[in-house]
Amino acid sequence: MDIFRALKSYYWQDKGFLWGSVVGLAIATALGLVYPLLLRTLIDDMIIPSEYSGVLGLSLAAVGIIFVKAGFQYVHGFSGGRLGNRLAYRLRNGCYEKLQQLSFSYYDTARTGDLMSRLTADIEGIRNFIGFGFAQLLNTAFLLLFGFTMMFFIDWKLTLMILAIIPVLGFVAIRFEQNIHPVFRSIRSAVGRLTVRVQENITGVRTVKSFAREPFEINKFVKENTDYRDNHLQLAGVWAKYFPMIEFIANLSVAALLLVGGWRVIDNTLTLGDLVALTGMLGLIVAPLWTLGFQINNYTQSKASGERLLELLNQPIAVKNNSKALVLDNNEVKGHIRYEDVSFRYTNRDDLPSALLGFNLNAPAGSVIGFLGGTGSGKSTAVGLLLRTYDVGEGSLTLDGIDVRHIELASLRSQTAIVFQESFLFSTTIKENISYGFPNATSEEIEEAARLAQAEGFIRELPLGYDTIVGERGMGLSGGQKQRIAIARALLSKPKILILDDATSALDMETEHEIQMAIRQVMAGRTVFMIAHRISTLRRADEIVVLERGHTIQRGTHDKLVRQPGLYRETYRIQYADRPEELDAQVDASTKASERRVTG
Ligand SMILES: Nc1ncnc2c1ncn2[C@@H]1O[C@H](COP(=O)(O)OP(=O)(O)OP(=O)(O)O)[C@@H](O)[C@H]1O
Repeated sequence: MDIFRALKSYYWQDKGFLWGSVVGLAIATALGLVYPLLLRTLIDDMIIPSEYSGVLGLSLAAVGIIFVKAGFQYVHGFSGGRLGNRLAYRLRNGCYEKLQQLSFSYYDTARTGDLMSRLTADIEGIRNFIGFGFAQLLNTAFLLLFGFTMMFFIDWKLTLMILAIIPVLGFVAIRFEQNIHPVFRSIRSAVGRLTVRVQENITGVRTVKSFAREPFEINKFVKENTDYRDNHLQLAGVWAKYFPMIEFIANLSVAALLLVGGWRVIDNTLTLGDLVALTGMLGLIVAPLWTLGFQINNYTQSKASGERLLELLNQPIAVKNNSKALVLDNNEVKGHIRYEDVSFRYTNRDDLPSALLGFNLNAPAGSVIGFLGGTGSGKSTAVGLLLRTYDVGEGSLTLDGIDVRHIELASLRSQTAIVFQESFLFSTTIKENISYGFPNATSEEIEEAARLAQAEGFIRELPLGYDTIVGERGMGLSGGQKQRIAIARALLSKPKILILDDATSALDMETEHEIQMAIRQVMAGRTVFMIAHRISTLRRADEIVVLERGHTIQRGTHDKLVRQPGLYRETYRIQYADRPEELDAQVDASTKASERRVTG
């Protein structure tokens, strides 16, 4: 019940419906128990003494009870439906909001399929239980309470005899619950894994097909599917054991009542009407006991679902606003960025050394900073810290002298725009994709951004132009076209700080050059961080930082770095090997002379 207490904030505001559902069902149940009493009156007071004058009144009373009972059943159904659906609605919103708040670090290990199944199947489990299952469990409890009380007043000795069986039933039910709960938990996570398989396979279908790994993928799926099937077989095994047991015990009580009760009727210590009423009531009580298994099943299933939802809802948020977070004034932000002795290690990768070590950088407002380095050298980590994708471990990182950890997240991120190497497009129009970060942009502004990102030409050629739907359910675009839309998206908001994380890698040199020119124009006086593997992308930067395994190994302008032996010049030589005249013009003669002295 702790799980449902923890979820109280999602349904307690509808406690009126909760009570409506519970009270409606309690009254309908109690009214149902009146039938055997009417039958007793019919037999003992009318049929046996042949007094038929009251039969009409009795029949009318029975019809009246049917109507009232139906009314209360309606109240139960209506309230339960409202309660369950409102709860599911709030839970879905709550989980989705939580997913928006969770930091980048959560998504490093989260699996899409698993999250999807939490937001669908698990919420459905909770909706069923809180809306109906809970009231049905209570119904069983009411039936036991009201039924045995009435039976007690008819004949307490027979009632006590039957009551002795109830603890046995209770014991079996509790054992069942204990056995079935872990099975349900593994079924839930097996569903999650199965969904992950399907989702990953569909997302990565191109890779799967191009490597002809379909059989491997099928094997992986079959393994998960087998696991899922085995879990269900285990479930069926528990059911198969439990059902006959509970039915046997329940029928035993009816048989005992008929045997001892029948004996007493023959003995004249019990009226026939009493025996019929007792049997009728016991039948009413035993019927839901047979479904107690289903009800407990429903309860455990929703408990397992509740656990998974609470795990998501209670997930700590790694990067969040502190209590005195500063909201930046748009007009005041200059874009001066300073890293001082910044070190950072990914907490989920303790096996790796720090991704960034003692990193220093002073980027005055309006400067263009380039980053070069091998894969995994820490470039993305360095720029990501600025957006607070993660918070810096040691050292400080400031924007206009303010530690970024003290700046409100949304306010900080609204000053920056980032273009990743992998551009993500939403399943909507090109227009909406470009204006994603700036929804109020006019068509002219959107088109201007597209022009600057060199995207205008190919967009115009599409059948519906800016209204063409792209993304998962839309037109396929090339990698370079997607990158240009992502660049347009970033340029549209005219951010104070622009981060290009290998954002032009899919473009040809000429297009890249034109985009660079446009960026210079839009970003004049604004700060630009540019990660690239091409020297041509970086050469005009005010400062270029060369990273290796998290360490800064070189820094300076292009002109300075091509004169120094090191990774930058090596990269330059490799990339310009087919244009030696350019290489020679760049590399200072004196450096060459000194090198000759050293080597020669
Ligand atoms: N989200 C993450 N969780 C754990 N480790 C990470 C994560 N992102 C990066 N790393 C690790 O941190 C180190 C630096 O990675 P980073 O992405 O900053 O390198 P990079 O220079 O940008 O590489 P690339 O040029 O390939 O994009 C690498 O060892 C990488 O494996």
